[in-house]
Amino acid sequence: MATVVMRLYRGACLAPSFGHRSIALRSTVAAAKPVGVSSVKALPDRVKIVEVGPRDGLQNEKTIVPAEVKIRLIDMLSEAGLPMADQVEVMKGIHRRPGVIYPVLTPNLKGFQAAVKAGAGEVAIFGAASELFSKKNINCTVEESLQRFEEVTKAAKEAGVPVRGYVSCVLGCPYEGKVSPEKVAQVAKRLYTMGCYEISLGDTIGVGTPGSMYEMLVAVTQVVPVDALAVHCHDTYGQALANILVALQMGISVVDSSVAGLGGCPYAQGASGNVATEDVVYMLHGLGIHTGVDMAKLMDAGAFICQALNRRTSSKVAQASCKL
Ligand SMILES: CC(C)(COP(=O)([O-])OP(=O)([O-])OC[C@H]1O[C@@H](n2cnc3c(N)ncnc32)[C@H](O)[C@@H]1OP(=O)([O-])[O-])[C@@H](O)C(=O)NCCC(=O)NCCSC(=O)C[C@@](C)(O)CC(=O)[O-]
Repeated sequence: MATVVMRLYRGACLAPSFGHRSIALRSTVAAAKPVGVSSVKALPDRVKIVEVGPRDGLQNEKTIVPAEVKIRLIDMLSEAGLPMADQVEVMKGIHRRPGVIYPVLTPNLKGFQAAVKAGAGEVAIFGAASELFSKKNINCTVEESLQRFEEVTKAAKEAGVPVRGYVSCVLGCPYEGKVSPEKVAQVAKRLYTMGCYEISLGDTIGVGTPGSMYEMLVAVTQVVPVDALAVHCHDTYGQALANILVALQMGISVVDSSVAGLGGCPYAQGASGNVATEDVVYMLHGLGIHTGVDMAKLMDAGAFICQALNRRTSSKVAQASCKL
């Protein structure tokens, strides 16, 4: 049931041919000497990256992206080793790879039933820690949304479908401004208690800093086990990688990101895209952290979608490899 939007910076460096990108990437990665995990305290040795490009990423795109392009993108990303966040309408076209999960966003029971009918093996419910955002995004109060999600999680449990939960605006709201860590913790706890196996904490407008990320995670980890948490950072203020690093240092080992930094939110004007998957993978591999992602294939997927959209990538790593 996800609607889809994207906001990217137009301009210069469109990706060169896939072959050049891969060669440039290899020299870039080779030049960056990994720092072993052992020399940086409290980092996980393995991180799961949840790719949200096909859903959040294409969400802000004014041009309607043809289904075959979406399907090709999802196939390229899953070939690169990335688990996916996905859309109902392309579920039937993709080549499902063993071990790759393709969850669908479902705001209510009707969305859940449609997702299951389309073959979704996993769904995601999306709430917020801000009343006004909840109203704009899903047209109900936070409490009403949680009651709807109870219906979804109950039906999902009966159908044996795993549910991922999102909390939006965890570090700030476009309508309310500051959001208290305690409110985030309350919503996250409710989602966890009703049966979500994982809660993704979204800095929807990318206003967080390492300090506010730390403060929020201190509150949330008191009520939800850290291994059931993920972070979902937008990069509006250029803080996403720093915020992710803080989350990793606090024991979180699941990170949402979007190929080429595609993304945004239709109900959060001015928010830029999600942190680019390429940049997250570059940082993690540089730290010696295992992701299971094939960087060259990921770069090819980023180049493919940027060319299809005639847009410039927001990934710093992809931009840098263009210049080489
Ligand atoms: C939640 C609703 C549907 C409520 O919308 P509503 O208008 O309050 O719904 P309603 O219950 O009053 O029903 C109105 C009509 O919609 C139908 N309807 C009702 N539900 C569905 C459904 N699931 N699928 C298809 N149709 C549906 C329903 O059947 C009815 O049809 P009618 O009887 O008039 O013909 C709407 O507000 C909505 O679609 N919201 C989703 C908006 C969205 O996709 N936002 C972006 C998601 S990304 C995000 O939130 C952030 C995230 C996850 O990326 C993380 C982060 O960065 O923070």
